[in-house]
Amino acid sequence: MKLRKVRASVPPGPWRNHIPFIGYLPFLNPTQPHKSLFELSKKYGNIFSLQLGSIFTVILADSTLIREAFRRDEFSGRAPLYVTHGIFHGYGIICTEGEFWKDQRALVHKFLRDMGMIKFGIKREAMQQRIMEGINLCILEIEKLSSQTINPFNILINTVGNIVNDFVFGIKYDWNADTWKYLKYLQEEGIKLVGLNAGANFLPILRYLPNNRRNMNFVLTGKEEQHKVYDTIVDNCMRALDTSMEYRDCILKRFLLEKRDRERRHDELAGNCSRVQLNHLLADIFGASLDTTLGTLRWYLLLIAINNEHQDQIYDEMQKNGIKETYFLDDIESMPYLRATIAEAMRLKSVVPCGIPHGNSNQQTTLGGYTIPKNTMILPLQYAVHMNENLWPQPQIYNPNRFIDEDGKFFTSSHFIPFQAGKRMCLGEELAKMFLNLFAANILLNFNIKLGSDPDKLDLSGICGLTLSPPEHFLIFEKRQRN
Ligand code: HEM
Repeated sequence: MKLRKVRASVPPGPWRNHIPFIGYLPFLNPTQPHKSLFELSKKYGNIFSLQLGSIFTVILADSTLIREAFRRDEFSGRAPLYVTHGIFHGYGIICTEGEFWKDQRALVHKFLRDMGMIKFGIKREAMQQRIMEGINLCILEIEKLSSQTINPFNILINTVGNIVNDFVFGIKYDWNADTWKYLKYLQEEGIKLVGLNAGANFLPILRYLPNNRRNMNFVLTGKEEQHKVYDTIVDNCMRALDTSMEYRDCILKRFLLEKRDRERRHDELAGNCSRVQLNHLLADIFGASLDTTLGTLRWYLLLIAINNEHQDQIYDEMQKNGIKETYFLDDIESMPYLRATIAEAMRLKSVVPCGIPHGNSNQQTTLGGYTIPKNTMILPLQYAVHMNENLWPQPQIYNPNRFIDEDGKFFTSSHFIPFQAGKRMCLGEELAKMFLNLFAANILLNFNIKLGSDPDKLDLSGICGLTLSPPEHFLIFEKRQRN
């Protein structure tokens, strides 16, 4: 009786199709769940609910609702997922909650801003320079293979990875270094296995199946191994600080200085800067930066190669502004078409099509006129927002002009939410934009990119793991003859 009463006030959904204990899980497309959820939103509206195994889930398919929810404190928690909670135990940043999360988020945000993650101003030059070091190397490596059909994955993961290594740990690896190869392997396998074990989040019984236990053990051992590598990096940085040796500005160094400062001041928050927290935080920032930025960049280069005609328009824009050796962020401000091609790639291929879920662990509340019970998982379905044909006519078509206003200026609408919105929105949004703008401008300044794969054999639905990545593909980078 009580359940029926609650059910009447929660958002509508396909409740008749639910199967006891497993709920709606078997009806979701396992390789493209965002598409199944999008279809449901057409029937049940912009806010609907499902039971996914043991987790009551509310799906938001509208940007206004997503913004409204995520602006509120009670929705700033994370979803009650076993796999992530079982791996991170409340440390790091992505899965933390409450006052601890607020403190760590504010710290990392300050570190990144002080290191140059800002929209305008002289301070951003330091960060820009670090990103450009990576891009210049990337261009040199591509140049060696220009006019050949190549899979650019290795060049991109190594360059993006090393820019991230630089601002997170203050180090860069030789591309063939064993430690770097091992860290990449742990990251890729970890992401794959967490994806494969996703079912265990919803169905407790799956946690006891031998395969899932093995995967989970691998992930946990992988985390320990990763932290061992980090221990050495952290020790080196501490030694440099103790002996006043030079150490590159990075999150790690700033965190250690903050920890010392809090301890010296007997600050009651000093305990938040523990060694175990530091390892988790470094892993979170590394993971959150690399996977999303690399995925977006790979989608961008693939889409711009398929829709090759837009490259001429970008190059015309560059010529109008004056061709330079290198384009910096100030130059890119006056390249609306280039920026529009990046935004359109992010709209068409959201790297997190289901969004990163939130949760309301503290209290029952209401949203959109419905009851949201305590411990609900809230999914901000980016795919539905970015594919809504009322907002984006012919949404499957790659059309950068959606992001150009009547005066020819670049603009984004409130329905464009690749970084989500509200209190918990992507902490590295500005940094990601710096990465993408600088990479795109300087690669397209140097090369005309063509598709090297057979377009009929490319499945552009993408591969859905923790993020949506493009299928394996090949590109041809033809060196531009400057005139
Ligand atoms: C194109 C690249 C990127 C995309 C599309 C992206 C997208 C997202 C999204 C959708 C979220 C979830 C926000 C929420 O829970 O409401 C998120 C969280 C986060 N992102 Fe990004 N991100 C990108 C790059 C970066 C970079 C470069 C950093 C580096 C600092 C970063 C750091 C984070 C962190 C730390 C969080 C967790 C925030 C929290 O839980 O408070 N991201 N990102």
